[in-house]
Amino acid sequence: MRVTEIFFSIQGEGTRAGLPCVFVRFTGCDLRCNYCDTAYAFHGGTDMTREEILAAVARHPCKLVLLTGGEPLLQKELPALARELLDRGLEVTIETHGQRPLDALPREVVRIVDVKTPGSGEPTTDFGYLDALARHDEVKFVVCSEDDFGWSRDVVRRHRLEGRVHVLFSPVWGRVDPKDLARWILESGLDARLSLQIHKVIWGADVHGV
Ligand SMILES: C[S@@+](CC[C@H](N)C(=O)[O-])C[C@H]1O[C@@H](n2cnc3c(N)ncnc32)[C@H](O)[C@@H]1O
Ligand SMILES: Nc1nc2[nH]cc(C(=O)O)c2c(=O)[nH]1
Ligand code: SF4
Ligand SMILES: [Mg+2]
Repeated sequence: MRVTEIFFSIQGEGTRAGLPCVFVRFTGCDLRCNYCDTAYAFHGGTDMTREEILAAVARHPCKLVLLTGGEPLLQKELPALARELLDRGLEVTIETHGQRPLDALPREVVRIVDVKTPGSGEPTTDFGYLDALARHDEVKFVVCSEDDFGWSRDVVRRHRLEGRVHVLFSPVWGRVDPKDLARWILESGLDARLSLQIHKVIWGADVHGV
């Protein structure tokens, strides 16, 4: 498997924000979202076996793991690695753009799926996977503008996501003011969570490995 970095930090996003977490960041992505803060993971990386990844994760005193990237579902062995992490009693979460099949993942894996908005430049067009998500899964919209928020709000309603999965909105860092996103969420009346990248609040926006 091609790995950019494995690090121990505070989960900065989603319903587990604030919790200690081991991050495994895989290399390579088939999208190029115009806001991506992880372009350094598009290329390079190191080949690691699943055993080497399991050992690196085990070095940290933590039961929560996030598989991310780049796009982790480009890694053929991802489902097998997820199974082995689960079998070791770990809580396994994955951050994915949702534009690759999710069904090979073990059911216990918590899917944190980014629906890509028009503002990203790589908009999601196939929403079929949303119906297969479970209550513990998360659907996140990274919002580039008020128009993007309106588009996302309509996706939430059209697919009846409220109460079925965790719905999260996150501002593109430095492009959308969290105060505006807060207002849009409140005005919409949606049962949704404002998600900020708190790791950037703690360590700054351009630090890798946190
Ligand atoms: C780098 S991506 C890797 C996982 C997967 N490719 C995806 O897009 O979900 C991880 C997460 O970083 C967040 N992200 C990336 N760039 C961002 C930015 N400039 N502002 C806010 N969130 C950003 C998105 O929420 C994305 O889900
Ligand atoms: N601290 C921290 N939390 C995160 N949550 C999701 C991340 C990601 O890049 O997938 C991320 C990240 O890069 N750092
Ligand atoms: S899908 Fe994720 S890793 Fe790929 S460009 Fe978009 S935000 Fe970056
Ligand atoms: Mg990140």
